Amino acid sequence: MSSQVNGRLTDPGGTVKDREIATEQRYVDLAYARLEEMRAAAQAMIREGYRQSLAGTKGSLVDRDAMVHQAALRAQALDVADDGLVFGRLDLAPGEQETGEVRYIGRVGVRTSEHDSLVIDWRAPAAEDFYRATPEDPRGVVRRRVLHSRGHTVVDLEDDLLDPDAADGMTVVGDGAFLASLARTREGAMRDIVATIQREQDEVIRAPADGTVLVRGAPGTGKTAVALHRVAYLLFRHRRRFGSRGVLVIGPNRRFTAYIERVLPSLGEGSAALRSLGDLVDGASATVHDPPRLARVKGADAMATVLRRAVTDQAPGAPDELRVVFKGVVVTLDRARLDRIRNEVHRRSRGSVNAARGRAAELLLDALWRRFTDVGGPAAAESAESAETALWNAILAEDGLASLDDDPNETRPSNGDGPARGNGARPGDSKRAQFEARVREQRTFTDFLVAWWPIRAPRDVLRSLGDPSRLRRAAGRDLDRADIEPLAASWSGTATSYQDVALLDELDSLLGSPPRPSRGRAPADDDPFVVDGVNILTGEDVADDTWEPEMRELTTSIERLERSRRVDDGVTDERPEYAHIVVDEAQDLSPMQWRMLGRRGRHASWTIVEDPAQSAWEDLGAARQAMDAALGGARTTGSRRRGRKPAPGRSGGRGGSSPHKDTARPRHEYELTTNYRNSTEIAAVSARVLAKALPDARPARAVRSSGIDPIVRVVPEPDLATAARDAAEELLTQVEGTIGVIVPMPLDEPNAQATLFDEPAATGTQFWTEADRDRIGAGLPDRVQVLDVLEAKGLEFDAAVIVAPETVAAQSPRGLRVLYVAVSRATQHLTVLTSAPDWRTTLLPGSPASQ
Ligand SMILES: Nc1ncnc2c1ncn2[C@@H]1O[C@H](COP(=O)(O)OP(=O)(O)OP(=O)(O)O)[C@@H](O)[C@H]1O
Repeated sequence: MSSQVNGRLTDPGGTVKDREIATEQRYVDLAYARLEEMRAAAQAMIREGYRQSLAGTKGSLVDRDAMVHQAALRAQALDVADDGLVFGRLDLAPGEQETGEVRYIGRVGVRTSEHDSLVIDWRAPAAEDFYRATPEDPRGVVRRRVLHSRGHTVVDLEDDLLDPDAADGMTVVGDGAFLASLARTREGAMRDIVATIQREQDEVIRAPADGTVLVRGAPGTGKTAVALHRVAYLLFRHRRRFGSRGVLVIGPNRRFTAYIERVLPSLGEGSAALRSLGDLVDGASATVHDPPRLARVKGADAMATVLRRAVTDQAPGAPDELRVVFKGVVVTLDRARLDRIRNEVHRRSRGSVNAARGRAAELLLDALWRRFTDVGGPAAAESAESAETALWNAILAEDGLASLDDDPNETRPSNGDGPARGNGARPGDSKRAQFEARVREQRTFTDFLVAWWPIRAPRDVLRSLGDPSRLRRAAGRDLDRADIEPLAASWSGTATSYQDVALLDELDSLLGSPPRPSRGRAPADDDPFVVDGVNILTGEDVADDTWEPEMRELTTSIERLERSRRVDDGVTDERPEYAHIVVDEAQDLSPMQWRMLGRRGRHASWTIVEDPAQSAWEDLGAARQAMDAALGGARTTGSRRRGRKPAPGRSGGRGGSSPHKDTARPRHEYELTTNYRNSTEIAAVSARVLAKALPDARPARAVRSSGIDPIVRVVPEPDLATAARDAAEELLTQVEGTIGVIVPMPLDEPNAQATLFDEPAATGTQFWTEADRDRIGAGLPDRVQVLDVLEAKGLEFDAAVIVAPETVAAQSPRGLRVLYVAVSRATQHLTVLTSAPDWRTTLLPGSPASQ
């Protein structure tokens, strides 16, 4: 092991802090040297794995794969730890021992070659005290030290003296580096907070792995950061369980997932799936947000009933009549009969609609046979047959040949009850079996079946609801008549909204996969449902070896279309299920979105992160019920009150929660109370918006003053976009990091007002279009982002410009809460541009209404 010291030299005359930094640097160098050896060992193990594969036996290949996989994971984790490997030190009280233990905490665990601990992984139990110890409850810790590093170099230190009585000559240094770090420049991507996780946050991160952890907190309290660190913790402590079955992290939109995507890799965890609500369903990608009213209608759970009706309605383009000919007798099923059969198929097959095509074929054959017997078909067929036989016998007799034999199996038809299944004729129903066998073979029948009971893709069904009359049928009494036209219009276009994605998933679960071929199915030659090498019940290619490729061209075009559509639509037969699901910004999920998530976590444990005060969703009660259903009926089992003391009679102890004994799936609730994002000056403005939106809600406590006062400018309405651009340009000279210009939701349609507002808005009726947005941002550097209020969820910027708060507030019944989200995005500078002078006094009381 190398013991070379690379750190900065200590000036004997330097400050106490310099000397302390130099001491820590020596230790950090030691840890890096050992890390280097561990990385070399991991690389050697990867090479060894490949070497073993040369042995070539099956067993060795399996061993190699396992070895290479493990070694690669290890190497990856060690690589990630290279930046800021050691960030903490704990000095424990001496206790029984003569000298107190010293523990170093870091991104990964590092041991000497003799297995002595050099650095403890931050997720290990021995690191818990680093985050939990406080002066009131020091947990044996005398001094906690945070090391701030740049690369391998320690640049600063900060100490907390937790137990002064035990300090006994210990040096304590620090000048608020933690608070200073909160004011750091934001570069557009969230960073990990592993060195500065606070106690209340740590309790969430290390909360029990089972059931549900529900985290609430105001903007900037670290909910997202905490949820992501919890994923890293769960994967570290329960690797087998969560690593193999997977962890899903869900964010509100694509901008947000891009913003947080670096946090887990920086913690050495690249295995969690990170998706936005618009990208969760394979093959369906959201491009737009619905206006609030449409979003509310699409997201309500009544939509599940509407979609169920939609998939049981006749498919678009389905034929209205089935005609087959058997022994000269024409048998017809008209629209009314076909409708009854369709309803009966849906009634009997409670599972997937696509898989019911086989049953549809059975019931059609059954109905045809009944029609055949009703119209005297058997007798007519018999006489047609005997006339034909007589004709042939006459011809044969003329040639001196023997007459045709009667079919020895043929008997008179049974009473015709019950459908005949399969081709095997039983005595007593051979007439019927013969009828069915012949009809099945007819192209008119199979083509009808394919068109009448098509294998449908979710997107086709949704698009079909772009027809208002079809939507009206599906709606029954579950939709307001006034919503039919706007809904149909939204589905007749090509855009997919965030709410539509959940509807596509719902449809996918209703439609399901086509029927699967049975293992013992008849060879393709004998199967009447194999048409041109394709099983029309399954869509499966069942050509045998003798099948010539060019013969595929004979497959009906409908079949080819159906099969290709299923692939193009990209909806996979297998919906992935996860062992743990993290839902961020959960307050905005609609019931339909909860149903979509529930299907992916039927056996999962959950971390739910939310702030009801930021909710744009109106019917939180319905969303709660849908959430409970998705979580598998878990009920609240523990609770954490604001502040430090647990409520009397509640379990949970100090700052924590514990599961209720009665329920199978416990829920642990936590509340985060400190705002790490906003300066106190900005937090005061957001608190005023919160008071307007929810008079009873309490804002989080901001801890850092910037000395920079927020600005509210009153601007004539037509000049708002220009003023926004001017403000952004001004801020470019004041901050080094990101600037967010947050505008109202765009409305491109001239009549969008009608779909947007439940009631005429009192103020702020300005339309914001994509063109306005483009105008503000044109030519500005990338660190300026122009985005609408919904896109801004979860993000943060060094400076934010809020445009037209009056319009944001009026755009939906939850507009004030949406505005609350917008004004709590900035860390340093906040500029608000309004054309309504009273908003100036609302946001900055004491200031004149206009300037
Ligand atoms: N313990 C901490 N140490 C340093 N920074 C922290 C800490 N906790 C949170 N932060 C920082 O505070 C900011 C806000 O965190 P985060 O986005 O997780 O808050 P949030 O509660 O999810 O906010 P919102 O509700 O607005 O989405 C982030 O920059 C995060 O890195």
